Amino acid sequence: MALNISAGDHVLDLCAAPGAKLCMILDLLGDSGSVTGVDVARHRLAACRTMLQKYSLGDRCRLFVADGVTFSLIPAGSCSDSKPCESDLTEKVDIFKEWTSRRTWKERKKARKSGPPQLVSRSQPPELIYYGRHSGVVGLTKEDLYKIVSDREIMSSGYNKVLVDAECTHDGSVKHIQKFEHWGWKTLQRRVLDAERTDNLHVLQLSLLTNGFRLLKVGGSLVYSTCSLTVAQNEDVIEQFLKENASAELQEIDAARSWPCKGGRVEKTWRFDPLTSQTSGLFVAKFTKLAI
Ligand SMILES: C[S@@+](CC[C@H](N)C(=O)[O-])C[C@H]1O[C@@H](n2cnc3c(N)ncnc32)[C@H](O)[C@@H]1O
Repeated sequence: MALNISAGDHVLDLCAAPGAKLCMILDLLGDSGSVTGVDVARHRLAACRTMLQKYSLGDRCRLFVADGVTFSLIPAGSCSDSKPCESDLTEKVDIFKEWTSRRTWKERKKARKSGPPQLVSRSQPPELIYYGRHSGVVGLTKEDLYKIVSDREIMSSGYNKVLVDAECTHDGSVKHIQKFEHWGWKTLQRRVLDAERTDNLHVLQLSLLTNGFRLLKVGGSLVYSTCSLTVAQNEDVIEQFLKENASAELQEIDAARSWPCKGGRVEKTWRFDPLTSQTSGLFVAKFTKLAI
């Protein structure tokens, strides 16, 4: 809702898995535009793919296992010279055809059981694990799809909307805490409170926000959100980001006027908490990219 999705938007969801918001965006988008979902955790993004297929929502979506800090691909087909012309299509044999799963469900289930969940490294190229028929991928060559464009070109060919629903400590997520009944309370330390992980989270959050903003076209909107209540992962991150990015401007979230939430420490940012909103804790900020 904060992103104000409109018909024809090309949307980037930089921390997409397991995909609740991605599915909602696809639903709002209807039969135009596209959604690119990126996540560093293969097993979580695979769950997102399953959901897209189960609910037949993935027609305009493509999913990449990749590090959102370095992901650099613009919407498929939006670069002026990246779409092959008709005569090219007949000659090229390595074009993407309609997506089919190369592995059976049984094989994928076996692979899931075979080892601990893997995260991709920053230097690994993005791995396309799903694309829908109208995602812009069908008909492209690998070269077209993986073409890296300059920051200048991104200004006009980047995404209209970007969501950075960043990795965080989840301390605001009451529902998440309840999951420890199932996971075992002994795992709370490792999953939520591990100092090594939490100490560096704000660096990751700022890097994800910075890269998401880089991939936004001029005039587009980016929403940064977390399910943490800490200032360090919310207001501090966006203040640092604004200091480093002169073309970023905080935007009003019109819908927030009717939301049961309260303003954050920084004007135009919003906080939800169990007392005020009777929801889990959540922080939302919206930026636009100025042409400077
Ligand atoms: C709060 S969850 C996203 C929830 C998702 N937006 C939804 O609505 O279902 C944060 C996600 O960020 C992913 N993540 C962590 N580090 C990342 C990175 N460097 N690049 C991309 N994704 C990352 C995690 O794997 C996790 O799935």
